[in-house]
This record gives sequence, structure tokens and C-alpha cells, in this order.
Amino acid sequence: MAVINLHNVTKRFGDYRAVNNVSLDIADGEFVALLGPSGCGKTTLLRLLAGFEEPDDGTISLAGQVVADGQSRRMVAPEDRNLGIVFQSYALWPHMPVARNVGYPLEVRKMSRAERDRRIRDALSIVSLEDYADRSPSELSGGQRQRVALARCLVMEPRAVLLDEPLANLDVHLRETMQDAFLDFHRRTGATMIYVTHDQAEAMAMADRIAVMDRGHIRQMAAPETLYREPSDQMVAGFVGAGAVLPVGGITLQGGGRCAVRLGDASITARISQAACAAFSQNNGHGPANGNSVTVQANPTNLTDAHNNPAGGLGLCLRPEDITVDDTGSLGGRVDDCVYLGGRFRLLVQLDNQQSLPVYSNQRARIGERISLSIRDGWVFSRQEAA
Ligand SMILES: Nc1ncnc2c1ncn2[C@@H]1O[C@H](COP(=O)(O)OP(=O)(O)OP(=O)(O)O)[C@@H](O)[C@H]1O
Repeated sequence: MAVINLHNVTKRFGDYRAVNNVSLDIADGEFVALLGPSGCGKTTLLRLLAGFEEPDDGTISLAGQVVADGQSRRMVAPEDRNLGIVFQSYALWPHMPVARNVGYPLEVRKMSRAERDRRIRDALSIVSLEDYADRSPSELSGGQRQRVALARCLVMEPRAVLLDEPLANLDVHLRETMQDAFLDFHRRTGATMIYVTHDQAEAMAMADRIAVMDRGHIRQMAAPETLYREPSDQMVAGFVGAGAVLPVGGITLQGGGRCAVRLGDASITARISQAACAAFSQNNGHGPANGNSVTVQANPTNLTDAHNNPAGGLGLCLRPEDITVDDTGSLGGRVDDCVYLGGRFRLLVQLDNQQSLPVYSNQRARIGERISLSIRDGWVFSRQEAA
């Protein structure tokens, strides 16, 4: 059952639509990341859910109950939504020991001492801080403080936990440890979690599904592996994961979701999205792809100008792991850069047609060296899928 629903939600600041006609369903127990570049509207969306902002349009429902309605201006107050919120700043009371910080929301609700103590003990145990109950927040590390903030959410047994860049203040090593702590927290509580971040690695590591946002829109919402393997458009392909997006040359539809694409002098086989397949067929005067092969020679074109692209504004997304350095490979290029990543090297290869590709290699390569590549797989998408 979807526990959180947004239906055509818009939030304006002046004339600017920080959240623009967003619809979203989040299931009970799901871990969803809101991912996108700075200013894309992630925090505004979270604040709308929390009740700190009112939508100008659309509705927000929690467990089937409408808590905000832009048209009727109906709003349920944040404290009545039963949502836990964790900010990057922890927001702990410095003068209270850990246990009291965690239990304070229960004190405010005048819960009995015995029940309060039980919930505090359980919450501290879930975040592995049982032995820190009497410490002051100033005696804790950043990661431990963030775990106290999580425990404080948990004692309220919230409907969902909203997290706004909770790891932004922590160093890289601690961020990784805390990702494990959040995943463990999610497994142990089964809580619905909505996690705002601009860090794609963080979102990929933790979320069941990721909503990629751009200028107030959700461009694509899918499991991390789907976003990575099958990005819906150029923004998602570029923002999620390493790789390159190249203009597409001559295409032959092969049926079964596959096509052959010309890249320089080489021809490679790639997967193709349904929308790209449909756009391609339509733009080239064919009916819907029916499994028969259809060939059109489209010139490689500038993807920023869809009108110039006779293949209908198609892009080819190549991930480094789909490319191998191979003496018999049909694609030639020159090594522009070589960086050791530990265990493997990342090369930047400029193809003979001037396009650049990141490639992983087990061996170091010299800058300027000519190498051959073979490409196992790729993903062709339509720019017209963008919201
Ligand atoms: N209270 C406000 N008044 C005016 N404009 C605002 C307000 N809050 C946010 N905005 C604008 O709305 C847009 C979205 O902001 P938001 O904070 O949601 O982005 P974000 O994706 O969370 O960015 P970041 O990752 O930098 O925190 C931005 O252009 C921001 O300047």
C-alpha cells in the first residue's frame, strides 16, 4: 500500500516553480531517495511532505488521508502528520544527555516514565548507542550525533522518516559507515524513508527507488540499477553513474528491444528504450516497431538540437564497464588521461570522431597511446521522454 501520495503538486516562490506538477507514490516501508543538483527542488519537496510549506496546487496524502490540498488550502499541521525528520545539523539539545534528547518528544507528550524508558532503550539499541545514554552530545562524533537524531525520530514510531542531506556534515569515511547505519536502521525498523541527497553514490547505495529531480520536475523514478542501465533522458544519464552520452548515428532496429548503432566506423549492438523505438519509427515514417528490422541512416548530430536529428533526438549511453580495451576491437582512439583507481585504471579515450569515452582497464596506458576498444552493450534513449 502506498503510504505517501503526491498528486500534481506545485510549489511556487514568486514566479518560480520550485516543485512543478510532481506526482509520486511511495509504498509502506520503501526507502526512496530524492536526488538532483543543487536548487532542483528536493528540500522543498521534503518540506511540503513535512508540512513546513503549503502547496499552491495539488494534493499530498499520508496513509490515505489528505494532509495538504493546494486548491482548498487545507493543511494538517506538521506535528499532526506523525513524521520523523532528520536534518543535516542534527538539532540536538546540547544541555541534555543522549537518553533525554531521544526521549524528549515523549516527555512533551506526557508519556509514562516506564514506557518512555522502554522506547528510549529500544531506539538506542537500534542505532547501536545503548552505552552512550548518559553522554552529552558534545562528547559524541558527528556520526554518533546523527544516530541520536535517528533514535529520537524512532521513539515517536513515525509513519515515515524524512531525512534532509543527513550526512552532508560528515567526512567521506564516516559517510560510508553511516550509509550502513541507515540501511541497518531501515532493515530493523521497516520504516518508510525519504532521503534527500545530491550525492548519487549515496542514493544508489541505499535507496530502493530514486527520484531524479531537475528544475522542479521528477525526470525519472526507478530502482538504482534501472536508472543506471536505462536512464530515460540525457539529464538522468549524465547525473547517475559514470559514462558518456553520445549522439547516435545510423540505427537499425532489430526487434526485441535491441538495435544496431553506428559509432564512427564501427557498428555496435545496444538496447533501446520503447519510447526511443517509437520516436525513431515515427520520425522516420515507419509504423510501430514490430520486431522486423528497420534501417535509417541518420547523421550523427548535435543532441542539443533535436530538430536536426532525423533519428528523433536519440542519445546513446555507454557505461565504462561495457567497454573493453581489445586489440581486435573495431573502435579506435587515443588515450587522453589515465588515473589509477586501485585495482584498475580509468582511461579517458578520445575516439577518432573526437568523442570522449571513459573506459576501465587492468593496465596502465600512456597518454597519447592509440588503443582499440570493443563495446559489449549500450542504451539508446529518446530525449523526447524528458518531462
Ligand atoms: N523560501 C524560499 N523563497 C524563495 N525561493 C526559495 C525558497 N526556498 C527555496 N527556494 C528556491 O527554490 C529552488 C529549490 O530550492 P530547494 O532548496 O528545494 O533545492 P534543493 O534541490 O534542495 O537544493 P540544495 O541541494 O542546494 O539544498 C531554488 O531555486 C531555491 O532558491
